[in-house]
Amino acid sequence: MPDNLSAIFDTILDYADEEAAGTSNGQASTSNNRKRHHSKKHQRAVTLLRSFAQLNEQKEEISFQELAQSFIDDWDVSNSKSISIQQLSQLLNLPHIQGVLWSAQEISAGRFAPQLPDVPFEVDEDDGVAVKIVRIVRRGEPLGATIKCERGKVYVARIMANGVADRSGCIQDGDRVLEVNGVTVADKEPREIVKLLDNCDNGIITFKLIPAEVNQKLKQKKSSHRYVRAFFDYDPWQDRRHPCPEAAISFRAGDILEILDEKDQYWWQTRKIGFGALARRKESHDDDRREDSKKVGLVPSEWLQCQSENPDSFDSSDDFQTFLESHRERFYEGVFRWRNKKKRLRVVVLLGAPGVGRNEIRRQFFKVFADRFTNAIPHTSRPPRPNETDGVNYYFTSRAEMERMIERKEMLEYGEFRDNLYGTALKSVRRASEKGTVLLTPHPLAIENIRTWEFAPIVIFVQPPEFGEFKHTREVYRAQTTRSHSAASSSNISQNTAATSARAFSDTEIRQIIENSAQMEQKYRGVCDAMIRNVDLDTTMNELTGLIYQLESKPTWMPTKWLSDIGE
Ligand SMILES: Nc1ncnc2c1ncn2[C@@H]1O[C@H](COP(=O)(O)OP(=O)(O)OP(=O)(O)O)[C@@H](O)[C@H]1O
Repeated sequence: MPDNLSAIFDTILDYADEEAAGTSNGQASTSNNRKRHHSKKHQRAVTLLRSFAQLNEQKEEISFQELAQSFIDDWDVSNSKSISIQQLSQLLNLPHIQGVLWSAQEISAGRFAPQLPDVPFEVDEDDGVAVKIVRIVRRGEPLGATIKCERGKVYVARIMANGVADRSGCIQDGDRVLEVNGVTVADKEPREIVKLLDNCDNGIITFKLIPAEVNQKLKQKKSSHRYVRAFFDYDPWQDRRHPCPEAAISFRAGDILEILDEKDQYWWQTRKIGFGALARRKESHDDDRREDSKKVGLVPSEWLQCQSENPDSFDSSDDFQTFLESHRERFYEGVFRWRNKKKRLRVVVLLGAPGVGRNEIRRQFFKVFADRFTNAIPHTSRPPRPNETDGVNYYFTSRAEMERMIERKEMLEYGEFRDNLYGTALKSVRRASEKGTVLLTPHPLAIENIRTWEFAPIVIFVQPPEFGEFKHTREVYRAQTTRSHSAASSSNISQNTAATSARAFSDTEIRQIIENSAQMEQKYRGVCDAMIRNVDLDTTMNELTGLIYQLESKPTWMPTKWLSDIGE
């Protein structure tokens, strides 16, 4: 890193130090009050950034871009008031600074491009045809381009965003390939050409190309950059429409995808960020997963998905456009990263197959964190029992009134049991939200009623453990609760206050729960923000508490359609 750049960082950080110590208005600071004012997170960021600024002292390889992203996230979460930190955050986000960070990382890792031999001076035999000779060095990375063969001629079909070919800036869609490493490609099969590309010496590929005529309109059309959440699973090897599965990526419902290029109506160039609301770019330090998160691949566009589902049912393209509008966000949902700066409470929703333990978890939360988590009191049309109080056990309401509420879509969910209506009203969720974090375990079909900015729900899918663990943990818990239940009974504690024994499960029931859970996960994974496996209750409680904390405080992916309501 050039000395003057590290000096700039150093100066900014010194200002940030002073601001953190409350001396930005020019007062002198003492080292003691500096220390006092420093948050741990801030100190860590400063230390790491200083180590970045002194690049020449680095022994091990560091991804500076990841580091910079983690500072930005940390500062966002801590909502730093420091102007220097805010400026630094903006600075680190600039594309050219990101470029410098990337280069610094490559250079510090000693990844220099090898010396390229001189480009040979050639005159093409085909008189009057302009050719270009392009040399590309790819170090273990795929070329990032696909080819197509048309009537014996070979063309560059697509350049993948951020791939080696794209970064070279020398090859473009539509270029006609004449030679690869001195071998003529005309009349060759695509797999023979792929072989030629693989057999390059020292990662250097030389192309002889006839440049495509540049379509100015296309060139001007900017590549998009946006994020979506997928609502379906995708395996390119099972997709017969895919022109080149090798140049694709697979994903599952609930994965966040970064769309880098959607100029092609059928295939989007996409990178996978990860699953759920907390998915983060290049988060992993595991090499394989890092590679995976870097790979750009072609996935079907929303248009292609819609068209494939209804291939013949449209007479005109206008009809199809109308259909497309009505199916918008059916396959992909636009998302953005939202920072909960105002620390607003979000409704927590536990989804899961019956028997997996959602209600037990909810009971435990109300018991252990009684001052934080609240329940939305349900409505019923049945008359109160002697020990029941209106507004405590239920809101006792007439059947006619409940029917009106259903009709006016004021219910989150409802059902009928022994000729009486039961259900949870949206206004009860609103009322409960004033007291704390509402924890709900609704039927999955009710999710769409609550998936709005007003409730900004955190949806967590509760998975069962595998068969053996399910059986063991449930038996242990049942034995425990049975013991405390009989102890309470024999010491004359009323049956109402005594713990009730947990239920027993047969092997068939356990298998059924595991199977139902897999089916339900498949169907609703797309709307889930996170997953948790309910093995033993203590671990589940600990993990879930941590997960909810993260989902409330860290930046999370939210539907862009909520943006208009946010107004923050
Ligand atoms: N982690 C766990 N370890 C041991 N037992 C558990 C655990 N989670 C739940 N249980 C027990 O499993 C049984 C079923 O749990 P629970 O009633 O909460 O399931 P549910 O998912 O709410 O299903 P349903 O909708 O059928 O009530 C209960 O007896 C509960 O005590």
